[in-house]
Amino acid sequence: MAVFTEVSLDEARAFIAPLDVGTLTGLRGIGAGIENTNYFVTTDRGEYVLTIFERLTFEQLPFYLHLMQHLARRGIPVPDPHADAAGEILHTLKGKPAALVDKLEGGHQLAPDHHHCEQVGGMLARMHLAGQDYPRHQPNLRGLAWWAETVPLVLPYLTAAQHTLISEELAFQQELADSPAFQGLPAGPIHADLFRDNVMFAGLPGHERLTGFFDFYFAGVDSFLFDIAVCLNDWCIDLDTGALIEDRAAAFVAAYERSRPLEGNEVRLLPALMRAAALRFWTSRLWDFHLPRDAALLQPHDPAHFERVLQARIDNPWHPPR
Ligand SMILES: Nc1ncnc2c1ncn2[C@@H]1O[C@H](COP(=O)(O)OP(=O)(O)O)[C@@H](O)[C@H]1O
Ligand SMILES: N[C@@H](CCOP(=O)(O)O)C(=O)O
Repeated sequence: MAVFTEVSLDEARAFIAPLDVGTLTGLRGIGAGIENTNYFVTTDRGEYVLTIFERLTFEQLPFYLHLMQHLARRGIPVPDPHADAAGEILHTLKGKPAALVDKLEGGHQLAPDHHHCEQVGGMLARMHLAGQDYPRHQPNLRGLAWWAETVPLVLPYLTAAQHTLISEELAFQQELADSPAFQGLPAGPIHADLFRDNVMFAGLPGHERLTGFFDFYFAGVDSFLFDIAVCLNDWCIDLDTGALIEDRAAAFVAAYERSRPLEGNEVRLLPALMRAAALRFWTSRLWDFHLPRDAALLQPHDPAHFERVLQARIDNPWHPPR
């Protein structure tokens, strides 16, 4: 269970007191998640999620929390952060930054079909459009600069073949990033980590409806195409092999394009961005696996999965049907 910072009932009670969410009736540590400490908080008025940020700083967090507030106000289903009487949504608990957000209804859809992929694709486009007038700016902190810093740290743990694959891919992405086509990609605030476990669905089997996107703590300003690529690499693949399930990917992109049609360069660069997205998560998983931070009980994700995904994207580039 990834509870890095233990919170007592008394500490939770004192924390929620200024937030006007009622009286505490329950507190439960959340096992999933690898970045932050999360607790479900129950009061006589409802259910909330308390997050204590273990990595992000007081300077970085306003970008994420105000983005969630901005999107929620525009009708995108994301957890809305609770403010104190002064309107502040970033709080402090045990000396660390913390927030209280609404708990989304439902659960994860870990075995998605067309129906789920279409809903995620459609909502992703609506989220990109809704974020376009968000005034704050923060780059994607897990973007190219971070990959270039982190790949050398994990190289000592890799086989010769892995060393070659990751180094060549990093060089390919650095060259791509210098190209005018890449630099002209439409950009704005993106989620950047919209995996199956960061989306909720509710409803009867076969009729589930999307109830929200959450975990915006890797969000940043980057190309919309990178966000699409991250999703395709998770929602539309066979998890055993990393192979793309093309009809599911086509359904995802078609639903996205009903709200925001892709530009020519986006269609052309999608295969390269799907490689970039695989590289990003292979690198972070290697980093978490070989250079772990303290946690009460942390289970790092399997890095080999994204090595397979990267290899599959290189071997079989995919363009959405036109
Ligand atoms: N707003 C929310 N509504 C409902 N469940 C949530 C919410 N935020 C987090 N959770 C639950 O907590 C788990 C861990 O949260 P996550 O944000 O993925 O953690 P981490 O930031 O540590 O990776 C999620 O898988 C989900 O089950
Ligand atoms: N989605 C990433 C891990 C990020 O952790 P999260 O629990 O905050 O989504 C991966 O699968 O490597």
